[in-house]
Amino acid sequence: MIVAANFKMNKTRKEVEEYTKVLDVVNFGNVNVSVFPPCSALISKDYIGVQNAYPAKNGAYTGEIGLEQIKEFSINKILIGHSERRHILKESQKFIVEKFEFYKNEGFEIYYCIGEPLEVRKKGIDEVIQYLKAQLVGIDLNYERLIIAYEPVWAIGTGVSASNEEIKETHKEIKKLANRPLLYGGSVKPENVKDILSIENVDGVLVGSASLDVSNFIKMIEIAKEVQKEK
Ligand SMILES: O=C[C@H](O)COP(=O)(O)O
Repeated sequence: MIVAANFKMNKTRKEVEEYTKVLDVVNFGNVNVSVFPPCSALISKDYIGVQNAYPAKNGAYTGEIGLEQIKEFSINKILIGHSERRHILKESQKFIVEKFEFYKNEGFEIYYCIGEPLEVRKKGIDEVIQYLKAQLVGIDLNYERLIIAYEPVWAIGTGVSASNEEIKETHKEIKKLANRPLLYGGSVKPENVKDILSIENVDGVLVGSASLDVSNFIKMIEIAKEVQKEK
């Protein structure tokens, strides 16, 4: 079971340090925990990853960080393909694949995000799967350190997660495309995490807003520990 926190563009270095101080005394048990702070607040810890990075060791890429900056913190996990980078920052599938290949070749654990917008969801599951398939083009689905996160765009940050039925049906189809650990993301919170984690083919959650409060995040880890025992 995986429980991951994506802070997005939230928290200062001081706040991340305070957060991890609290998190460090928690027994994660059999839960695999990851935390993705902004790049200005990276720290050297096993569970810390980067939200984004340029596919190069270093170079003339203004505003970016690359392998050299990440390695300074001994970090070896990365989020790639998040919908906010696809839609707001206009990252193409081609560029996403470049990042994937580069960090795969460096042996990183890759949290690879896919998810459809509302207009696609409204057309039904077949359209959703076609859309998600296109987001997997060029990705080595046999990479052993690949974790996929299904995050419907319309459920991200809205407070309304996909229904349990929608998650169940979509995860079943994604698993047919890629037999990798599969997380759900989109308005996950302590109140709904037990139900979501209990769904077949859900191997964990990627949490945004509700992870910003460390006590909420710890609650979700504790719930995941319980669900893991029952599953
Ligand atoms: O990476 C996390 C997702 O975008 C989910 O964000 P959210 O939990 O705020 O909906």
